[in-house]
Amino acid sequence: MVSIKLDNVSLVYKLHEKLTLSAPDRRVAGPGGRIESSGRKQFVQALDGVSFELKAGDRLGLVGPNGAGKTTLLKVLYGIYEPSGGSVAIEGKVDALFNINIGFRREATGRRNIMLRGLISGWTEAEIEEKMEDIIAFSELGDFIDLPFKAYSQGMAARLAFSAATALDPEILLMDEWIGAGDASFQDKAKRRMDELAEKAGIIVLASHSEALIQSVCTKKLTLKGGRIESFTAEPIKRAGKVSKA
Ligand SMILES: Nc1ncnc2c1ncn2[C@@H]1O[C@H](COP(=O)(O)OP(=O)(O)OP(=O)(O)O)[C@@H](O)[C@H]1O
Repeated sequence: MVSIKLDNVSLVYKLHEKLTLSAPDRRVAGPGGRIESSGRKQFVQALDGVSFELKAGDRLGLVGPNGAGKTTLLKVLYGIYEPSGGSVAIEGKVDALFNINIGFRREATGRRNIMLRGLISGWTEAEIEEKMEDIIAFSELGDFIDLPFKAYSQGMAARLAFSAATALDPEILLMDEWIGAGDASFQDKAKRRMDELAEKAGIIVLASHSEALIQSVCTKKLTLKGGRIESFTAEPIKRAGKVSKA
């Protein structure tokens, strides 16, 4: 059964050189986590006491101001960072679309990049080959699929990344603000696919500054501020542009 459970998770970034922008006593509160120091080292407390649970079919919108900890939380869920404290328990195969350019080789064609990405996500060559034509068709990249990735626009890169990541049936899909790069027709298509994915009892976590996007894609909302949970709407939020049952 697909699930995510975080219990009192904290994440501290360690910086080895002291920041020189301002002396600690003159530092003013701004966006982001807490800056702390010890000797020559400085730390940013990016997540602090974060606990929540998600189950199959949940679509969580992750919101909060710049530096609130949204991307850090996605990276903890993806396993890029070990939490500094607390525990993370995840059941299910996770795929992520944070920065659409990450994980793509600039010199390789779109087709080759689909293969490489699939292999990194743990799929076999045969499994990827089987899905290849569907992925290409969904992306609508046409002949561009055989051109190097560096020749793609941002929106084309988003199409490739989204098509590849979702065609391989991830059970848990983590996403950042990538969707804005796709044009309106692709965004509609992408939303429909996310609905299908959630209906297959997957989990989606989408970090965004767009309230409209969160409203149309998500069923729950977690608001972070300074690395802490400000609110967690555990009851389904009202979805605008509803495509299917939550
Ligand atoms: N590699 C890093 N090293 C040190 N501090 C970092 C690093 N990455 C992020 N931070 C700090 O962690 C805090 C949370 O950053 P994060 O990128 O998770 O925020 P966010 O909510 O995604 O912000 P935004 O909306 O601006 O993308 C911020 O205070 C940021 O300065």
